[in-house]
Amino acid sequence: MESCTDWAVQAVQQNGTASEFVAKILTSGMKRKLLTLVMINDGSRVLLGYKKRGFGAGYYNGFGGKVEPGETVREAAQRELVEEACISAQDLQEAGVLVFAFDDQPQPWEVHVFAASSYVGEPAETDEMRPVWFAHEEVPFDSMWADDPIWYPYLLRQEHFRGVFAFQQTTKLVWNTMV
Ligand SMILES: Nc1ncnc2c1[nH]c(=O)n2[C@H]1C[C@H](O)[C@@H](COP(=O)(O)OP(=O)(O)OP(=O)(O)O)O1
Repeated sequence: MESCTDWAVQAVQQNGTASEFVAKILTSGMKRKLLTLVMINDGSRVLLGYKKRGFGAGYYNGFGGKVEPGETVREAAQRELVEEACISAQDLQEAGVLVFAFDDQPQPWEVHVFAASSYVGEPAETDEMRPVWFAHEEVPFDSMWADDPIWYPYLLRQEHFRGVFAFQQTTKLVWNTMV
C-alpha cells in the first residue's frame, strides 16, 4: 500500500487544523488502510445497513469493508456488497474518497465510496448488516458516523467528493475539510 493520498496531506497543510495529530498522522508517510463503501441509491431512497457487530456497530452505513490483498478496490466493493447485503451492483460508479485520521488507530483510513442504482438479488439480512431503505430526506444521521451529514449531500447530488476527517477516541469528529 502507498503512503497517504497527497491531496489529503495538502488539504491539511493548506487549511490548518485544530488537531495536531491529523497533520502528524497524514504527513508521517504512514501506510494507509484501504476500505470500500457502497451506497445503493434508487434516486429517492438509499439502502443502508444497520451494523450488528464489529467496527461501527449500532450505526447505519453503506456496505463495505477492508480491501483484501490481491483485490482491486472495485472488486473489494462488489465482494463486500454481496457478503453484507446479498446483492450485486450492476452500475457501480466511483462517488468519492474519504480519508480518516484517528488519534487511537495506528493508520489513516482511505475509504473509497461507490454508488449504484441497480443491482441483482434481493437485499437480505446477514450476520453483519440488516438492510433498510430510507427516503433521502429521512436518512438517520443521528444513528450514523458523524462525518456522514457532511458528504451525503454530494453523494445525493451525484457530485464527486473528497473529504478529510479527524476523529478522537474513534467516534468524536474534531476536524474536517472537503477538497
Ligand atoms: N466514519 C465513517 N464514515 C463512514 N463510513 C465509515 C466510517 N468509518 C468506517 O469504517 N466506515 C466504513 C468503511 C467500511 O465500509 C466500514 C468498516 O468496515 P469493517 O466492517 O470494519 O470491515 P470488514 O472488512 O467488513 O471487517 P470484518 O468484519 O471482516 O473484520 O465502515
